[in-house]
Amino acid sequence: MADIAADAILSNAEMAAADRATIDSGAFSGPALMENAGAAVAAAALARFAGAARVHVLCGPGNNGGDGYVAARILAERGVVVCVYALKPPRPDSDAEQAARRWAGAVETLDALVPHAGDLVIDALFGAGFSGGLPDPVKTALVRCRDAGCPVLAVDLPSGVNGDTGEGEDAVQCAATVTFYRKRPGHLLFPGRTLCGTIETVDIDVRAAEPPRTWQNGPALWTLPRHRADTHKYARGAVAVLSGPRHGTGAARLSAMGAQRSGPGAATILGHPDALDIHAAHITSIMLRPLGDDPLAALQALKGLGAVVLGPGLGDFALARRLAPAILIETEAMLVLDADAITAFADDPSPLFEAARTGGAERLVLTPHAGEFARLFPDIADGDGGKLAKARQAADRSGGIVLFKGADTVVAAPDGRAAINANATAALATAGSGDVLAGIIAGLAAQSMPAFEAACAAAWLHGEAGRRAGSHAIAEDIADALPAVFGEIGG
Ligand SMILES: NC(=O)C1=CN([C@@H]2O[C@H](COP(=O)(O)OP(=O)(O)OC[C@H]3O[C@@H](n4cnc5c(N)ncnc54)[C@H](OP(=O)(O)O)[C@@H]3O)[C@@H](O)[C@H]2O)[C@@H](O)CC1
Ligand SMILES: [K+]
Repeated sequence: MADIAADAILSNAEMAAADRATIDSGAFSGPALMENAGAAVAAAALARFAGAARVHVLCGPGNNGGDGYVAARILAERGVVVCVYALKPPRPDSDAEQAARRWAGAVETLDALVPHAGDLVIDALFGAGFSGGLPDPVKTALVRCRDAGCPVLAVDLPSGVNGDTGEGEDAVQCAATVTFYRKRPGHLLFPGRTLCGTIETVDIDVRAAEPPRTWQNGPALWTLPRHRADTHKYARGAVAVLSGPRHGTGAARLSAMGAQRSGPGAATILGHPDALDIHAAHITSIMLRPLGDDPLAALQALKGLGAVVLGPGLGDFALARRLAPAILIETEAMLVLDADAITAFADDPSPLFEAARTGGAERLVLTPHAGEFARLFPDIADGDGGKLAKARQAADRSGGIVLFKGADTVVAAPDGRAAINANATAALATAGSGDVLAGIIAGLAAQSMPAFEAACAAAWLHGEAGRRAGSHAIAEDIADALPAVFGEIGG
């Protein structure tokens, strides 16, 4: 796992700790950091909204408001017409209070705000310290901004968006957001990601307090498998995919296609003979094997087996319940559990989770979408904390990697590492797309890529393949786009 600080994401609390560590180190004082932050906001306003007739700066009581007072002062010094409004005065003896004192102009209440279409609004009401719901005067002011149709530039986060979860039903759609040092999960999780508009992350000389444990997913986070020129197909690892019945074979084929295109030496579909007859009519380089009376023995007979996909189109819950723990305990293969094989454990997941712990670190990858997640982890799904926290809790409980699917897929490991994927397009929301993803994870894992990295890499490659395949792609197109994506990033 690469420790690439630039891709790190900090929670609100981690960001505050980094802020404190920077101040405690003596490198920068609180007011100096606030000056840097406010200057970055003023610079973004000048660069992106140079033609604004007036700039309305809305300031909250905390340090987010402090950044607003600094930006207001700097913009006014540059000759911009600036009006400042406050929800409440800044907290006494705070850095924000100092910043407010240096603003020489008037400060009006929020109800005096009357923005026009050619104006710019700088939203410095709440940032990393926000939780709960917006006060009514703020909601009214934000509705006025929306109705005026003028662009809004958010300081750190659109006010109302929770930096840890991305939740924020009353926030206004911003044209751009200037954040400092590192993104927060709320910049990448929906609806926060959309509400932010364009995100600019500015280095304001904050220093990391602790090593990161959350990242924005991307190639800097993992290393794709490479093979020596003199390798052979079994040394490149083999993937097995369990097939569904005769009238449900497509999902397994899509998984096998995704797996094959991710670089292992071989992919085999195992199933009942009548299902294999259907597969035989569709495929060429994927191998077919009957499952027989002893499915575990059939898997163990495969040379170089590195990963198994169990679940897409499977239809047989009893088989999933029997086979998944056995794969974890009695083979060394990685198990990618998707779709029906997740649902199969809804009533009693403990045999699966116990087997994941017995079978050794990170041998299980679970790939639930929201519905499957709620079946396997109902109490976590109903709890608070947002998608990132929920994926982490599920990984901790299951002993496996949890890839919580969606437009903002989160990958979490039992040791607390997590990545948020941000390159998915609507093209991925198509039948069979998840089957391809399960196959890519298995394809990478079969080549000895550790499970967390394999899941992260697969989510990102899948997103890129969807982008490349275009807005009207079907799942086969996503699989077909993979070799070009690998080619582009040198895999
Ligand atoms: N970290 C860094 O490196 C740097 C951070 N910087 C900046 O600091 C910002 C974080 O500042 P912050 O911690 O003061 O929090 P902020 O967002 O201003 O809000 C706190 C205030 O809001 C209030 N409040 C909260 N929820 C509420 C609700 N629902 N309804 C009503 N009120 C509510 C809360 O009230 P309380 O809970 O205390 O009663 C408190 O008064 C950060 O976003 C960035 O812009 C930069 O200056 C420099 C470097
Ligand atoms: K804000």
